[in-house]
Amino acid sequence: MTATLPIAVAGCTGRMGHMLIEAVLAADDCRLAGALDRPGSPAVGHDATAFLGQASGVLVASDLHAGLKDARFLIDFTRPEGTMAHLAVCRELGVKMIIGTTGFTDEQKAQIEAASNDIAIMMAPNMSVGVNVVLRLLDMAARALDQGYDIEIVEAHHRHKVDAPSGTALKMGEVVAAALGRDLKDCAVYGREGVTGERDPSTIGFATVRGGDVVGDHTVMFMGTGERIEITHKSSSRSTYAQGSLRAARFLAGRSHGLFGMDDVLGLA
Ligand SMILES: NC(=O)C1=CN([C@@H]2O[C@H](COP(=O)(O)OP(=O)(O)OC[C@H]3O[C@@H](n4cnc5c(N)ncnc54)[C@H](OP(=O)(O)O)[C@@H]3O)[C@@H](O)[C@H]2O)C=CC1
Ligand SMILES: O=C(O)C1=N[C@H](C(=O)O)C[C@H](O)C1
Repeated sequence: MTATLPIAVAGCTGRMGHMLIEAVLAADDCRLAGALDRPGSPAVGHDATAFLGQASGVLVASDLHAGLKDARFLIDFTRPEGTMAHLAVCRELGVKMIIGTTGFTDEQKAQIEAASNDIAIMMAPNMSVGVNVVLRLLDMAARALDQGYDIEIVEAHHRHKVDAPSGTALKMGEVVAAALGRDLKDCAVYGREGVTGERDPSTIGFATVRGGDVVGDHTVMFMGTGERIEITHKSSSRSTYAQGSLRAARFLAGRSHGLFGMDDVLGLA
């Protein structure tokens, strides 16, 4: 029989935090073992499942050591500064991390990689199966369409999203750039305005749309002469991210350290 996974959820009052708590409660092989929120949050000290009208006995904590004492996994969908604070304590306590937060600097990513020498970490800007399959399709498409096609990435998200372009759009850009032997840092164009001049064919353009309750739409366009290929993924529920996070926890259960991606979890690597 498989052991039950004791999972803590960071950002437990957020959009993903609520979705993750529901997913953990519904999974036979998982147990809610902690819930973290920021100091000063009105939720601190209250039952983490009060928003569902039920009691779990797990109280929302802002003290990271207290909130993680019963956990072996932390699922973190917060903000980069929150994730970095959680990372330090998880490393100290030997708690494995599933990181869904987006918007990290290169320096923060390097710190996460360094911590993975001591603890197992899965980090991905998108935990959905569909997006990770799309990343493979993009690699294939970019290699086949390496001459004569202009590449643009368009993403749309809800009005509350704070980072742009989305982590997923950036990952798509990285995959396409790598397939073409380019470095995204050298060829990305983030928005255009005024007299821009003609398009440089070596660039990969990004466009960001924000509004309403869009869960997450991403389209990569390969625009040639006489034809256009568009590869699109649309999320209609955050549950796909939560389920991907639980798959990642199961994957990390047997690993003591190392930095993994969703392609490792899904066997696509
Ligand atoms: N990898 C993936 O599959 C996905 C990634 N995401 C990413 O997850 C992150 C969260 O998204 P979402 O749930 O929509 O955001 P929300 O704003 O709804 O939730 C964020 C949560 O984190 C808390 N938080 C904010 N700052 C800190 C901090 N410094 N320390 C600790 N906790 C903090 C918030 O608390 P408070 O409300 O008090 O500010 C809130 O509980 C984003 O980066 C988003 O891009 C989202 C969906 C899928
Ligand atoms: O903030 C969101 O909502 C999402 N963020 C992730 C990203 O930045 O790519 C994943 C998903 O698109 C939803």
